[in-house]
Amino acid sequence: MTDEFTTEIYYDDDADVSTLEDDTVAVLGYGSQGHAHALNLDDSGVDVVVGLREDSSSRSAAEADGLEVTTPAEAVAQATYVSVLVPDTVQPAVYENAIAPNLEAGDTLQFAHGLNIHYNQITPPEDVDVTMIAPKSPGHLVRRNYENDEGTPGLLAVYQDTTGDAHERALAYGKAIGCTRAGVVETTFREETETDLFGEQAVLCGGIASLIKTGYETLVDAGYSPEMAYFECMNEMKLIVDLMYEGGLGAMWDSVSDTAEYGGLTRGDDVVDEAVRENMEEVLEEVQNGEFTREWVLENQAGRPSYNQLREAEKSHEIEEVGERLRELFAWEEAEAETEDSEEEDEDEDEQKVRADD
Ligand SMILES: NC(=O)C1=CN([C@@H]2O[C@H](COP(=O)(O)OP(=O)(O)OC[C@H]3O[C@@H](n4cnc5c(N)ncnc54)[C@H](OP(=O)(O)O)[C@@H]3O)[C@@H](O)[C@H]2O)C=CC1
Ligand SMILES: CC[C@](O)(C(C)=O)C(=O)O
Ligand SMILES: [Mg+2]
Ligand SMILES: [Mg+2]
Repeated sequence: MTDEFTTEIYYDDDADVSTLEDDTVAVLGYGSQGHAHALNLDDSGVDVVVGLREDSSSRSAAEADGLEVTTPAEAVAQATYVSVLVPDTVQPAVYENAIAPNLEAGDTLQFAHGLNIHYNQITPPEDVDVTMIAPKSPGHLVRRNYENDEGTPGLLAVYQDTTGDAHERALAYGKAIGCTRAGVVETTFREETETDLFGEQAVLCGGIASLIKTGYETLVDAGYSPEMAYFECMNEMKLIVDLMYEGGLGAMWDSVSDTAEYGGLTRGDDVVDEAVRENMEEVLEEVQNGEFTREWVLENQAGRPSYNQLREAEKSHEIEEVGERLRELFAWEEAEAETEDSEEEDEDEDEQKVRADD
């Protein structure tokens, strides 16, 4: 265990958004990350143009948000800084068709995840900077945090620095989207890509979803009601994870009962046992040796047959149907929304009153 962090962490004082004052940033894609980066950059005073295909379903949203929208090729041609925020699977084609023909020497190619660079799906020319600012969060929170004057932790990596300014420019980008408010950790494309893929597969998305479903199924198969199983294995998960997020595992253990703490400490490792560790090691190996990425590229080339089938199976799992019905009955969610509505109405009334008084 190290008692000192070996990585550099950068904050607002280490970055200067004005580094990008002569740049136009092309944000390609207006999905989860794209909308957040584009709006945060725009609010930070950076010149932004959004690149979307002609028939894009996101076009109206970006235009309604007051942003300039053009095609990806045109956006790259206008820009000096290109932020690639279309899905990983379409990035190689967008790169070939829209980015590469319009990149100029000295431009920056910016990613939020290193997959296509690390696994050689995109090979940029030597005369551009290639950097990464990867928020460690879903895009919608990157935007929400920014609007609430809060930050989103992020990672910074420089793959190629031809201008000599790649690092400084990436930091400026990180500041403009709100990441340096929380802290930006220095890493490499390899480390970001492999840890991100492992994390989402084994723990954050795949691992947790399987843990929840298996817990739910174990209770229901033993004759307990689906409602009880849902509350116990899915709903309360958020409340427990919130405690971990705020204060680590310690905050969670402190907050739960001694009975839960003893039961968890004695039984947790029986559930996630050495066999699970070995499975995790296998998942990591497939990430490291490129097997997962090869499989994912081929799956896309074949029109995503397994992906579509697995998605449907996940959607039709009983826990989803039970959860949907139960969430509709969550009286406190409605009550919260009603309180917010009535607060807004009160504010509107107060505002109108002030205007009338004027
Ligand atoms: N989702 C997340 O929170 C995170 C994502 N990342 C990374 O960020 C990057 C973007 O991911 P994410 O935000 O999830 O992406 P999304 O799936 O949300 O991107 C959708 C956007 O891309 C556009 N798009 C899709 N296909 C094309 C195409 N062929 N040509 C042009 N535009 C296209 C869509 O427009 P249209 O309406 O035309 O389909 C839409 O605007 C990835 O590298 C991902 O790994 C990193 C951290 C977290
Ligand atoms: C955890 C999933 C993620 O890596 C993310 C939101 O960080 C992603 O690829 O969406
Ligand atoms: Mg991630
Ligand atoms: Mg990811």
